[in-house]
Amino acid sequence: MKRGLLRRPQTITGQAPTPKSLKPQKARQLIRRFHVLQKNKFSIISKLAKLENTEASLEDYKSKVLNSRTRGIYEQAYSSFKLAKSDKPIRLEELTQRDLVIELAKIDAEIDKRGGINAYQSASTQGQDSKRGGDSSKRLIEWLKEPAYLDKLDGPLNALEIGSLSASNVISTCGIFENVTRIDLNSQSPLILKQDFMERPLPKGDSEKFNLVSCSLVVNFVPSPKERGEMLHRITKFLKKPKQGSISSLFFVLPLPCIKNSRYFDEESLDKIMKHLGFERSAYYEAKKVAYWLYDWNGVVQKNGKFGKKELYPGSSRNNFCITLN
Ligand SMILES: C[S@@+](CC[C@H](N)C(=O)[O-])C[C@H]1O[C@@H](n2cnc3c(N)ncnc32)[C@H](O)[C@@H]1O
Repeated sequence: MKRGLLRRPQTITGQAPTPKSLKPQKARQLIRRFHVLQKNKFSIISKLAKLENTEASLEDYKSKVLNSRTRGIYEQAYSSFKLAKSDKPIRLEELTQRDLVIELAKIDAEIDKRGGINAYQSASTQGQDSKRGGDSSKRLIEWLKEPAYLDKLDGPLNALEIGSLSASNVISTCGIFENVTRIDLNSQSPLILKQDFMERPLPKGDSEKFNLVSCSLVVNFVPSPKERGEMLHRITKFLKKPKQGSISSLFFVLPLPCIKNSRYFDEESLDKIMKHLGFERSAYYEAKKVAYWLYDWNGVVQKNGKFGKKELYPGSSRNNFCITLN
């Protein structure tokens, strides 16, 4: 392999082949870079959509934000993009429409050259490898086996795993859940449904809802604070009404810097949002890089709450992670 992150020969599609194995540090670097690219891509699409007086999503942006004049500029910048040896910072301020289109094309080209979402998922799966202490659902099952939960696990229970990378994670193999529905934006197995959770049809009744929703390292992948809040709110619509002797819970995981090193967000901000949505924290664990929560849902989503983006901790070394809710 050439030097630099995933600098591999290209395939006929122009995408780098998915790496089979990455050193842990390379995998983490790749995951981080994907998050940066994804976040900036979303900001640029929003800016371009405003300029074009339209709305656009990650699915339809090319037909919405590119016009007959800028499409050629996009294609030219896309095809001439070359992966640099070190990651280039992405600048978004004071860019003209033309510059924004060029930045968007460069981001799209970089994502493709690095192997697209397959490479991102492959790096995340390797992060899950048990030899590296991965599979966050192990923590969930440890909690569910504690006395407080044990007598609530009778009866057929089902679970929804949002952002599923493997059908053989402990959540699927522990035997607690008779049925596990696994979904992902980009399914890597016939046992995982390719589906955007935000587009998943709402349950028609309790029988289409779940005793447990697992949302591990997914919300940080969602590009904007508003959509992250919407995802958390939407999860409540998929949980069974809580009743005695059974569970209605959310297993939630975020990278630790989201609550420990953000300018706009911390553990308390998350607690406030979760309480508003009816989630009561029943377990919490902080590992070196990741934070895990188990929430029980009380079935009541409060009305009229507003949780915006406010600077809590100034400082240039902090990240911009935030979740908002209206
Ligand atoms: C970092 S991986 C985490 C995977 C795994 N849950 C874990 O804990 O290691 C994030 C996954 O979430 C998926 N994802 C992000 N947004 C999603 C959405 N709206 N609907 C379904 N899957 C989503 C991505 O495709 C990606 O595979």
